[in-house]
Amino acid sequence: MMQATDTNSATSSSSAASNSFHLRWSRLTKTVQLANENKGLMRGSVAGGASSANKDSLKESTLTSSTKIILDAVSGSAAPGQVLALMGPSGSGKTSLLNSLSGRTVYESGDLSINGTTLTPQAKKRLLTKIAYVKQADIFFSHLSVRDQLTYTAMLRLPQDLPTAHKVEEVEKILDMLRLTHVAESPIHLLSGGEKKRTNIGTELLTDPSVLLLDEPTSGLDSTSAVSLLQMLQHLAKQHQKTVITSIHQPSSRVFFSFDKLMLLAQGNVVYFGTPRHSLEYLRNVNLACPDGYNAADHWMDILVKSNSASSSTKQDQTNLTTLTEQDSSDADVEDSFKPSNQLLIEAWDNESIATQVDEDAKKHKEQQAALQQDSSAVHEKEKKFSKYNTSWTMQYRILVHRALKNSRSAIFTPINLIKSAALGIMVGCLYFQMPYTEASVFDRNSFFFFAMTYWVFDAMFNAMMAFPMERIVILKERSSGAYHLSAYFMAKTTSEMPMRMALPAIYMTISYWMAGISPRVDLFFLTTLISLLSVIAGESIGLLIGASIYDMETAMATMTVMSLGLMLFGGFFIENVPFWLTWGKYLSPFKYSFDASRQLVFDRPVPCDGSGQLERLCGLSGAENNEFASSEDVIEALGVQGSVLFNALMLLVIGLVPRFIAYLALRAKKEQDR
Ligand SMILES: Nc1ncnc2c1ncn2[C@@H]1O[C@H](COP(=O)(O)OP(=O)(O)OP(=O)(O)O)[C@@H](O)[C@H]1O
Repeated sequence: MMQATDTNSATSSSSAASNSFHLRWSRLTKTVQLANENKGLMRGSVAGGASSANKDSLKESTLTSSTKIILDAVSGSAAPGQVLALMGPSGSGKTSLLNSLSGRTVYESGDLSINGTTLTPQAKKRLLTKIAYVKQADIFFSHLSVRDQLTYTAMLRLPQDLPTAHKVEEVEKILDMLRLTHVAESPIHLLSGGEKKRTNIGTELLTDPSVLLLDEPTSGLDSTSAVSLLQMLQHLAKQHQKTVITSIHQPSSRVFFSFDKLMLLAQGNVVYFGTPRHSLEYLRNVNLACPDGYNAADHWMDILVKSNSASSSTKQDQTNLTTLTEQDSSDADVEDSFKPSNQLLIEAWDNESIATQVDEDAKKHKEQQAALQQDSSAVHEKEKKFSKYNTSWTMQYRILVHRALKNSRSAIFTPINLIKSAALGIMVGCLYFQMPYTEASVFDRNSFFFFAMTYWVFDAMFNAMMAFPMERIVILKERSSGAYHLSAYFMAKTTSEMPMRMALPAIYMTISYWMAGISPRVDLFFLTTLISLLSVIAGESIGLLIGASIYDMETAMATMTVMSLGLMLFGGFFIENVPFWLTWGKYLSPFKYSFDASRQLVFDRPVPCDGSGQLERLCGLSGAENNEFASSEDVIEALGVQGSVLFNALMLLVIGLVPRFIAYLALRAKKEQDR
């Protein structure tokens, strides 16, 4: 009755030597825990008028979570040189199956093997670079051009000893093959949906994967583009012996029959696995024949999405199916006749015999592989020398610095950021315009730096926290395919963005410092600007930590607000009498260090008393008959400044590094998310 999985022994035996991967999976099962829906408002409003029995059941339902099976013992295989299409209604488990096959997500039970060898976590790590996965969402640094995106990928993921000219040639080939040459210089965010999708596919193809998994690559494409994309995939499979698995929604009849294999899913279960042509025979066997002239794919979808509620129009189908599946059971299962057609198709499919066959094929394949490998000590040597990465740490660092420079130039050095810095500088410059260096303006000078330093810490904190989640997604995706070391990325990000990040406070300080007449000393200008840069690095580091460890934007935002305001209050701003058991808090505050460092710098000489009474304790009441000057040490002490410039600058550096390192650890611990 069913189409058997075939072990193409010719392909199999050559696959050890070549890079062909025969993927097999048997009884793959994946479940998710769903939080109970009856929460919050519903619980309160219903419980108010409920009977005690109802209350009990309600209590039970609110306290338990349910388990949903999203893949139910799914078995099948995909051979090199073939395109396997996954079809099924929305929510049937196509993406979940692709996620599991990609090795990037866990499943509870079942076996996944490549060329007969079951994938252990160790082997998975090793083979991930050979399994490319094009997800539904396009994940890029969208400010980069298509050519940049492909070139950086080629540089990072093609073997380091390949000449650069060869890598560039590969990029050109991909651009040409995917018809992207005319948009090669366009930033990705300006591309059409189809062009983005092709860029995504190109990025994966560049690494010459053995298995290419694609999640609905044709969604959002017009039918001509969809057909040409699928033809390209078929060409890839046939000409380069790639194993291609793609999910697809509703292909045209021509496309449907062009697939080598078809796997149909319904509610996480397989309902058919075999050739498209044989699927029609199968449907005829179960009395659900596709009407003449009707698109077979549409027909399959029609019967798979049918549910009880829609069953009135499908009575005939159900009766037919019931006749087939329950032929001998007479009237024992009357209720089956009310089952939806997809349920009956699930039951009609002999899942276990496919699973057994897949296991047997895998075993045979493994034996063949073992025989081949016995003769080939070179293979073992190659295995031993295997590294997950194709490039060295330093090479990755250099390429990532280059990419981050290009990306941050467009992301940080935007006209709006430049205008914002200049406008703030002018505004502050006007307000504090040409302050005299006397007793009267000591507190204004103090507040000038309070504003400057707190602003740059806040700005960096929130900018990093908001911008990083997008970057985090790209990094996790690239890392999941073994593109680079996380440490290389972090070092590259920190060093490359520094000049860009420095430029903005430098613009602000240049304008406001000279307009406000802070000091005629140029070295002081550079030193205070340097402190503002260190503040930016410290703030960015805290923002990165929140962005890397909290995935939910709302929670991240709330945490950041509490944290930033807390650090500010702990820093001793606005409150003089901090309880003794909370005084340690000030040592965590980047606000305090940047403010203290800049005030140490700026009150560099005695402050002339002018009778204004601002420094009453140091100058005397009227000033005239008292001191002429207040020494800079006294002023600094009166303002409550603590620590030397060097100490405060070093502490800013520590805050710039420690949370960044924790963010690195947090990111290391995270895996690319399913959804
Ligand atoms: N992490 C998860 N938590 C809760 N439910 C999940 C999770 N992952 C998948 N599901 C559920 O599992 C089912 C299968 O989802 P999946 O994305 O695999 O379907 P699909 O066939 O790819 O759908 P579509 O064609 O709409 O993309 C859906 O009902 C989905 O809501």
